[in-house]
Amino acid sequence: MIEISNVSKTFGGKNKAVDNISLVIPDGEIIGFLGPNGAGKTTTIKMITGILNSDSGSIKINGIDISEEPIKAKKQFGFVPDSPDMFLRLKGIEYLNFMADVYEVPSQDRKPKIDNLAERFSMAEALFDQIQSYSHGMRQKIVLMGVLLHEPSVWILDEPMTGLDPKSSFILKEMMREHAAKSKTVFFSTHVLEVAEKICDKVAIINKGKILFYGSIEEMRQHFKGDESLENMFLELVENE
Ligand SMILES: Nc1ncnc2c1ncn2[C@@H]1O[C@H](COP(=O)(O)OP(=O)(O)OP(=O)(O)O)[C@@H](O)[C@H]1O
Repeated sequence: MIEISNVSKTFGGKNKAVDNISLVIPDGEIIGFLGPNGAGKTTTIKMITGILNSDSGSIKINGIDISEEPIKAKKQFGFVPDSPDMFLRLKGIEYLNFMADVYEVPSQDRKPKIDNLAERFSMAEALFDQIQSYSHGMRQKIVLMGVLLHEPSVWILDEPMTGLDPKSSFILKEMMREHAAKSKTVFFSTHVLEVAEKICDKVAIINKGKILFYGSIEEMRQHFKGDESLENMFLELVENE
């Protein structure tokens, strides 16, 4: 579970990127985080993951405050950032072993876990090449695999489908469903409303740093009193701001 309470972040003294938001991301559901460019999604995710400090408010992951106990809080989640361009000189397998070391995955568990993930994401052959030779989608997949290796209970994914081919995207969505079904937490940002509409139990819509809506798509339809697509409702919400 992620609990965000009255969190704000201002850049450069005047640009209020996140404006007093509160959200509870429960276990057992897939929650999508939607909003136009510059709405505050990545800033919020960076504060949840402890990359940025919030100016005010508090963020707890499985009850642990990210600013009070950062190491303990960071052990609760796996984070896939929006840019997967990291550790480019390492081979895929070296990166996975590095992640397994950092998160103390027992050595006897590593090979079966890596084999299973490599098979699911069609990455078995690429593991022995340097990450810098990978396509964007392959980089995205190796970062995802590194995160999933230690089986974090909370998944935080910033635009995870970007660059993934249809099969990998399908598998990731399937894994997100499996994870939520085990009463774990899945929170991801996306611009792809069809994906959100299909797999999210609830969506949070942010614009200009403020949460405009948080609930199920069904609740959003009741709010709009119609049978509109998520795209239409999203545009209406954001444009009427
Ligand atoms: N390091 C920074 N310094 C100054 N301003 C920033 C910084 N990071 C983000 N911002 C500003 O904060 C606001 C929110 O940006 P953020 O990256 O959180 O949006 P986003 O919803 O993730 O957008 P996108 O969908 O385009 O990725 C924007 O106005 C952005 O210019």
